[in-house]
Amino acid sequence: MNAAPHRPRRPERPAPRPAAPGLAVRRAAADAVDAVLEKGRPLEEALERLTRELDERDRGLARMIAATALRKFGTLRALIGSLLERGLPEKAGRVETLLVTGAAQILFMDVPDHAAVDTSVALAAESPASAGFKGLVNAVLRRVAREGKAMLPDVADQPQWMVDGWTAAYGGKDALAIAHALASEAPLDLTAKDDAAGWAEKLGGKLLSTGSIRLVEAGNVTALPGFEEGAWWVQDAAAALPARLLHAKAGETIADLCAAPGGKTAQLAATGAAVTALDRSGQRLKRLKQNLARLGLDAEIVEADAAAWKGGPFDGVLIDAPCSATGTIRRHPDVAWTKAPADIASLGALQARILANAADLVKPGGVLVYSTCSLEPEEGEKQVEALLAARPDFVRDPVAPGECGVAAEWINAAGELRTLPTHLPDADPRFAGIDGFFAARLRRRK
Ligand SMILES: C[S@@+](CC[C@H](N)C(=O)[O-])C[C@H]1O[C@@H](n2cnc3c(N)ncnc32)[C@H](O)[C@@H]1O
Repeated sequence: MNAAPHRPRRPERPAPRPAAPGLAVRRAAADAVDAVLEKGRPLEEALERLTRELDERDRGLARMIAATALRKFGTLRALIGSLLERGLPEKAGRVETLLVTGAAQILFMDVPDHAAVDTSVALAAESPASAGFKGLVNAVLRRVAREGKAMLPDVADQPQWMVDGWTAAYGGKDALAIAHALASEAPLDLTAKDDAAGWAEKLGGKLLSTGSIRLVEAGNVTALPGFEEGAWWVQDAAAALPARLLHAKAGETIADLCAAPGGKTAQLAATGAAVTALDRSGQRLKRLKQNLARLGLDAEIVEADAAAWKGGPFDGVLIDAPCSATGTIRRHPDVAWTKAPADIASLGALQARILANAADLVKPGGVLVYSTCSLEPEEGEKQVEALLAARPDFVRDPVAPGECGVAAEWINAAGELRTLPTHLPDADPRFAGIDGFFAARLRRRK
């Protein structure tokens, strides 16, 4: 029998080092932040793509890290700048993102500091551009962990051009307060189909003056009582006001011109009015249909351009116009970084075209509500001024304090609704605030 030929043994490779626990979650969060900041992608869309392989708990953690980093981005970037005497070289790759996401976890989230530091260092090591900065990432984040929130600078978290716009519209003091309020996490608001007081009690929530139900730390929304049976839907308390201002009722015809995904359509349909829900996006109308089906509500659905569509005339028309959405930055912190001044101008032009067409759809004596979830007067007050100047057959129908639970301070001198994220204060900050919304109610002369 031949002996097996002798082969020299291969030198043993060191076993690969196990990946730091939680690395994939942090990688997804940092990638999502980069997608927002560098490619202008919406955060939800980026997270959807980047967290597909993660389990539900890790998906939630990745979302929380990315959203916190973006919500506190101005403060965190200023903090990191102050800790780096010479700044970061252009070719440092994603080191700034790793420092911001790492510091967000250390300062604003309930995760162990060492996990935030170790995973940030491991992520730096992953790419040649940032590998040389591992030591710096480690040193900066350890210092952040040691010194804590005391070292945070008092600056706005949003881009300067936005803060300048709010300063011009609301004054410097209020602009900074708005910027700070937008950097806080928003509570969860619900609109009940009926019996809001009963549902507030069942859900352990707070019934607001406007009729919305407010919850904090509600967890998985779809697991809450009443979701399956379609008793309520998620809608910020300010977002629920424009539809309420129409005071729609059974026997009336209402057109909801920018309707998807249908929060306001649901409110209008729940009054018993005959509702036409129109939107340009077929994809978003699919979601509207699903939402109405869950709620057991009905509307005629039209896919069309609200700036050109002909129909009606209607007793009431609601325009919840496409806008920069700067009033919703608490809920969508990416908006601060994906919008630019040019967007305000182009959205303003679209809003003017939609308003001009919508005015023709209102019956004489009928009502037109124009709303946006924007803090920019160019998308609110100025649009209405321009329409009224062009259409003497329309007049403002002012909102009265107390109407629909609206506080006097939410109404401007012209009688229009102008909510700010600093409104609706609460001793418990988790319950405070409201989205920034604008709504004007106009009436067509008979
Ligand atoms: C602020 S969202 C509407 C939110 C909705 N009203 C709600 O409460 O759930 C604006 C909507 O306007 C739609 N939109 C944008 N341009 C449009 C146009 N020219 N005609 C009709 N809809 C348009 C978008 O597809 C988007 O669904």
